[in-house]
Amino acid sequence: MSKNLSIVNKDLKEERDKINFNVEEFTNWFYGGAEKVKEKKYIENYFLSDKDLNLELDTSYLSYKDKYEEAVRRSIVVYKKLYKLHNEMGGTHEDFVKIMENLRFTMGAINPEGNPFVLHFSMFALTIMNMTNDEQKAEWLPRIFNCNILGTYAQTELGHGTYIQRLETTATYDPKTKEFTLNSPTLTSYKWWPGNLGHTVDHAIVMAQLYSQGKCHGIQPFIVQLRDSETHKPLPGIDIGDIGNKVGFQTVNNGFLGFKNVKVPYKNMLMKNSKLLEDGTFIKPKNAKLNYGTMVIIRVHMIIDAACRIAKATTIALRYSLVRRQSPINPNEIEPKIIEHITQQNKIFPGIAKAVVFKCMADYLTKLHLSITQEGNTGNLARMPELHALSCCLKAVCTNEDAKTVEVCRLSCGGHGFLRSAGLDDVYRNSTAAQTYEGENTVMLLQAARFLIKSFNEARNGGSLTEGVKYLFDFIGRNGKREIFDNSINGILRAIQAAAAGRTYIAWKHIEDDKRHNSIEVATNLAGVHLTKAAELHGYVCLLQVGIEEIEKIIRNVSPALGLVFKNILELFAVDLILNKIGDVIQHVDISNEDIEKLEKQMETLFKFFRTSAIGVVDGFDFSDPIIDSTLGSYDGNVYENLINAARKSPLNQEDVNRTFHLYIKPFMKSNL
Ligand SMILES: CCCCCCCCCC/C=C\CCCC(=O)SCCNC(=O)CCNC(=O)[C@H](O)C(C)(C)COP(=O)(O)OP(=O)(O)OC[C@H]1O[C@@H](n2cnc3c(N)ncnc32)[C@H](O)[C@@H]1OP(=O)(O)O
Ligand SMILES: Cc1cc2nc3c(=O)[nH]c(=O)nc-3n(C[C@H](O)[C@H](O)[C@H](O)COP(=O)(O)OP(=O)(O)OC[C@H]3O[C@@H](n4cnc5c(N)ncnc54)[C@H](O)[C@@H]3O)c2cc1C
Repeated sequence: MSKNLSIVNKDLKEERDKINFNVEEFTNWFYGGAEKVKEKKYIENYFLSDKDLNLELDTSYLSYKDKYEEAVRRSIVVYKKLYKLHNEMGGTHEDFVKIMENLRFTMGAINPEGNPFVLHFSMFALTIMNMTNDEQKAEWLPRIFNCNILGTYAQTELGHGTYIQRLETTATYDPKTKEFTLNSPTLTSYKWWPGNLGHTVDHAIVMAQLYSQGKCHGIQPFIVQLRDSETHKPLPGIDIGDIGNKVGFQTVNNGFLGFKNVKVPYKNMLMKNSKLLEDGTFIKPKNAKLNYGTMVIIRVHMIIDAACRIAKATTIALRYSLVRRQSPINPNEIEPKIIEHITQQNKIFPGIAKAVVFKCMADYLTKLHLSITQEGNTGNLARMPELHALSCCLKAVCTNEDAKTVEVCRLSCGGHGFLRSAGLDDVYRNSTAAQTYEGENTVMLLQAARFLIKSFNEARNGGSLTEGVKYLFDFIGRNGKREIFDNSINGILRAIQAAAAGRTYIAWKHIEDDKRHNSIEVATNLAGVHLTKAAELHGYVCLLQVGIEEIEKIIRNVSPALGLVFKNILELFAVDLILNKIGDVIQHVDISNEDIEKLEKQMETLFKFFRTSAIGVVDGFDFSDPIIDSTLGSYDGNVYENLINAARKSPLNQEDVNRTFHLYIKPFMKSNL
């Protein structure tokens, strides 16, 4: 994708002239190699250059219904092309994955308020791929990949989203007819929230309580047809619709769904994990949580999504800060680029570092997920709890940081950041949605804390610990003494580890003390605030630890100039982290006021070094103009021209005088009240 061909703003050009490393080399790292970058650019261009998409139309001005209809139309243009490209590339599964990975960015530009088919290609397809037996795969996968059927993942209900054990939808098996009957016995049992459900898809994976031989066997997944394949009318017994306007995700078509005696054939219960024999005998899976597998995959994917949203927001904020001039620092000088105000650097530079470290974490977690899944396929489920805890913890920490960072980027753009055309509002809406979907973040942190407390008990009893929590041994080994701070990257890591272990200990002690008067569950609830803090700190430990390991490897493999930039980024991330968590650190680490002042000074030095590299790094994220879709963040930096051009496109500006003048304003003005 070519950069914008207009003349680049001279302030921005001057910045780019000073970049002292190879931006392309950084881009190659970010996307996993030069070949992948080439593919990404090709795929972006292949889709975005299509005139049928009509990307000139600013959909933000459309009505709710028109937005949805346009999103469906555009998506179909894309998916038709996807299949054409897939065939041209060779038609393998790997080709499909390549295109889908690159569509992540492209779809955001095409449907900024969400994709009405996203669940089909993610949670629906993944559930069928991972939770079915061979016959079911053979029956459903071709229909899914040919889009002969379209589906979603319907789990959450009006009354229950977090506590899925208490979902109320029932699936009652009758061995005589070899059918399940699905019912929504109460209003609160209505499915509520599933993406694409309202009016788009005709099938869903439905999570329902299985009843057989008079007993409830817990929640199980079923494939259910919801709408007629010709008319798209809801099938008998199905009450379905859209849940209405939301904070964001306006074109995702989140829906509601109720069942009244809906018949589903025996073969539609997903049978890879739990099994139901035809006579109604239920066979338990090796681990009941295997049915939660799709959520784990998506949580792992959400880390790279968070990294990319931060990368996009910081690209906009930084480019704007390099062309916007405001408020002389010395009264007699010209107004500087706003980036010269050190508080502006403090708003943006740590965010850029987070995007890089989160990307390292996403790569690490993807590999870990693959290896633990492969072990699972051979029947070894030992590491499932570790993966669950880690994916919950990082999903929460990364999406919380993501929403915070995107909002800081918006604020860093002053008033113009509040314009839709600045491009930060959809990023923010998507970030904040991610804090809730796929597990509300407090709940995710509490799941991670459960693992930490178990590990802490294990460590106290001299048991063995998984690699990521071995730092609990160090805490126990210090026997109440505080960790001594040293101002190196590893010293910062040890300090955050000490804070995480210390907070885990406080939570553990809180539970132990309360257990004397309360049940373990009540005691755990009372320790909830400490538990979430411990889990959050553990998430930062993981990020810094993986960041250090991955960036050390990167530095060994890139040019010295880029290596220095990575070193700078890692230090920025680490020093920003410890300064933000200083309250927790002081509680558990022997750190002096002088040490803290030194860290603050170090941050200023890091800013100074990063000042010249920052633009190269955000350019290296390589968001083309149609993808960044921002008046403030375009490659050419011509923000004022972009702003006025965007304003002129407002529907209100298409006529000199709006009809409300004659209808209301003029009569009002003439009425003398
Ligand atoms: C390939 C392309 C991908 C592209 C990606 C595109 C992204 C798509 C974006 C689409 C946009 C939006 C989609 C949104 C979809 C949704 O939101 S779907 C609905 C998601 N819902 C949730 O996340 C619900 C959250 N709740 C839960 O997960 C569970 O209820 C919870 C884990 C909180 C508790 O489960 P319980 O069954 O009640 O468990 P407990 O009794 O508390 O026991 C906990 C023990 O269970 C272990 N556990 C739990 N889960 C797992 C797991 N998955 N794996 C392994 N182990 C698990 C846990 O460790 C505890 O063990 P212990 O008892 O401590 O030993
Ligand atoms: C944009 C969006 C898209 C979605 N897409 C889908 C989809 O495609 N399919 C689908 O099935 N679902 C979907 N969901 C639903 C989503 O997964 C749930 O909303 C989410 O899991 C939270 O559940 P809840 O709404 O029941 O929140 P609740 O659990 O009711 O949370 C409310 C409050 O209670 C607190 N709380 C709840 N339980 C605990 C606890 N154990 N300890 C401490 N605090 C607790 C929470 O922290 C929160 O503050 C989507 C949601 C959104 C916002």
